[in-house]
Amino acid sequence: MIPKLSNDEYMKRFINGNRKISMNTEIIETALNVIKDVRLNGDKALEKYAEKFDGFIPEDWEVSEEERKQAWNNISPNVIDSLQKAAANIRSFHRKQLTQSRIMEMTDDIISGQLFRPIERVGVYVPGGTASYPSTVLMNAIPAAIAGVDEIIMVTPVRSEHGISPVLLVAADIAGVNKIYQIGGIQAIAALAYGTSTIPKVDKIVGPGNAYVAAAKSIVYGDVGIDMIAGPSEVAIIADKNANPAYIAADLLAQAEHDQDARTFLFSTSSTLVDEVSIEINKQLAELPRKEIATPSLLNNSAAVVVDNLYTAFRLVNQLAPEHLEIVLENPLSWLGLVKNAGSVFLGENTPEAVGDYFGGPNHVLPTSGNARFSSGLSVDDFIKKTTYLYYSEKALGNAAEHIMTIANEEKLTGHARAVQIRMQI
Ligand SMILES: NC(=O)c1ccc[n+]([C@@H]2O[C@H](COP(=O)([O-])OP(=O)(O)OC[C@H]3O[C@@H](n4cnc5c(N)ncnc54)[C@H](O)[C@@H]3O)[C@@H](O)[C@H]2O)c1
Ligand SMILES: N[C@H](CO)Cc1c[nH]c[nH+]1
Ligand SMILES: [Zn+2]
Repeated sequence: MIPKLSNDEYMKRFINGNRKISMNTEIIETALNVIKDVRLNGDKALEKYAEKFDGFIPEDWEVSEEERKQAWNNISPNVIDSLQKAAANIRSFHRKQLTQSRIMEMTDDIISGQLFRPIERVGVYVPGGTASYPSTVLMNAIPAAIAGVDEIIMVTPVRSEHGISPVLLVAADIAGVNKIYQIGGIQAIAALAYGTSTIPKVDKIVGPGNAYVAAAKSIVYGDVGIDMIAGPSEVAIIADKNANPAYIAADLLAQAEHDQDARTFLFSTSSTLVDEVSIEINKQLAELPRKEIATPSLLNNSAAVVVDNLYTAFRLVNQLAPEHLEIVLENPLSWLGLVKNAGSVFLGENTPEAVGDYFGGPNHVLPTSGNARFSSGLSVDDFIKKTTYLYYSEKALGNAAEHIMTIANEEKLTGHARAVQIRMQI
């Protein structure tokens, strides 16, 4: 089931081709029009597009306190318990990312440093078109809360009077979300970026979404901050002949069920393992309720590559820069040093990616489409601004004046030179 490709075929299809996140011109045009309309017509436009794209206009955009409270009675205590345990792990992992403002230099004449301040208001997009993701609420809002963001605003689409699923509302409470609005897609991103009468404008928008959401985020970027442009999910697995084919098949299928464009890769030194994994995939696929999503994903966007040795496997993975990498080898930690480009790494046969998706602590909002070559997964840092500061005494300025004026004059910015000279009376 998983296409077995040669090294060259794999390179041609997945590395040398255009890997840019696919937002076709039609999607970008739709996004531009909707954003323009929301900027001009605010809530009226929100109604129009909620009706058009989701087939439902809620009575109130904001979820009431009462509804949020009631949600706790509408889900099972087991679910609450699991969410709280997951949240505790995510909190503990992210708390350790917090860093303090710092002083770089402190003498009688010069003081310099960096002031760390949380972003004041953040919008969290929680996807809701095809599935509901309480885990994504935790992954986005917990780091924001730890960073000290004053106000966390969550948006997610609704399609009926049943409103937002109670499990999302409870996850939002656990994670520290302040306000929740029942709106999704391009219109939600526009509302967060520019504000409407009911939805407050935020300073940064984070969270994954489909191609419409990704297009909208890329358009509003600059007027508002964004975390990243997320493409379809990906997993790459490096395994040798000792790996359990049933586990590998299950992990590939887990990622393939996300969406028809999800990409899954297996790199192995064992051709036998690759064949066994394919047999297992067919077996397990038959039992998978979401096979209509996983099948096209596996057929069109997956590859199994048999490599001569594990070093080649790591080289290919580093070129791919996958969102997730599973290292299913003995002593997996000893191979970690070979990883250059990957969003998040899962070590050993008992750490399927699902542990990280839900529970382990690291974030599951990660760079896709090769972006792990230059960017990282969501973290507390995404919610913190770092302002530099500098103090010079008269003596310090005197010592530096000549150099500053020399460079300013080289740039023909004589005003800059004068700003120093006037203080020196040179
Ligand atoms: N990277 C992660 O951490 C992560 C986590 C969860 C989900 N995901 C991914 O996020 C994506 C979620 O996508 P989704 O569709 O389920 O939810 P979504 O909320 O991103 O998108 C649904 C919205 O898209 C808009 N839309 C749909 N068709 C449209 C059209 N023709 N024109 C204009 N707007 C339209 C609608 O407003 C709808 O509410 C999936 O690809 C999933 O794999 C990623
Ligand atoms: N694997 C997804 C990120 O690519 C995150 C997720 C949410 N729920 C399950 N999985
Ligand atoms: Zn997942």
